[in-house]
Amino acid sequence: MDFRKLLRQAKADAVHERNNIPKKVQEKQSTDEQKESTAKLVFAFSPRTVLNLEDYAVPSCHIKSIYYMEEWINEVEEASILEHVHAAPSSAWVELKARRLQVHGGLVTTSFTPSRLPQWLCILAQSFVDAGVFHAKFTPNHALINDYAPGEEILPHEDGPMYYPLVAIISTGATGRMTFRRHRNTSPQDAPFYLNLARRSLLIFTHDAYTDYLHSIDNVGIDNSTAHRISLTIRHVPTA
Ligand SMILES: O=C(O)CCC(=O)C(=O)O
Ligand SMILES: [Fe+2]
Repeated sequence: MDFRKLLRQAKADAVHERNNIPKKVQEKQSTDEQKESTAKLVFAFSPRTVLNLEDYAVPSCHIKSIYYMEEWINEVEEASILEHVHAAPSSAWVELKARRLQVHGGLVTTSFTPSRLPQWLCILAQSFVDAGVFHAKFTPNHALINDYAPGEEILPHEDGPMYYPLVAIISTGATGRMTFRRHRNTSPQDAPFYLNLARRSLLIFTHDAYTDYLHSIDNVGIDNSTAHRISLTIRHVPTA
């Protein structure tokens, strides 16, 4: 296996992935119409209390800045998230080659013009501050919702320097597999790290995992289920 070639390809795919989204997303900001579509729904979500992230470091993982929690949300909360995701009009979705996407909080390219998150995503954002995952100064102000049908994926990419380097991902609907592959300071021993993200789980990654690794999602529907995986990627984008 030509590892260098694989890495080069992964990097090219990552750039491709990043560059392709904004063009399609430009006309798809959370408009008032889209916000109204969820405003009338009740969001069933209980407040969170402070957690100790180190308790959730993945034991088998050599990357020290990845944390994973099963059942971060309960079944009622999962159903309520899915109800809000599906209440968005079809115009809120950007159709990509192997998934579809909603962008909330504003378009992130080489610049960022923030727009207010819908109320239910503000509640989720605040829950990460209450849990002590994000400092209040870096309250999440941005959310991507990815919808993967069975067999769909996100190619290896890094989230890049526009975001504060801390990512919270809530998984709903179905399991997917995340892979972390080192792409900076690579050594031959750097095997990819695979992590199945169960529905209702929370994944947090930061530090090295954010800066030195590409991440990707595949294996949605590998169990022959027809369910979609809907993930919420919640982050903070610094403003000026
Ligand atoms: O679906 C996921 O869990 C990952 C999404 C992701 O990497 C991203 O939105 O940047
Ligand atoms: Fe990502």
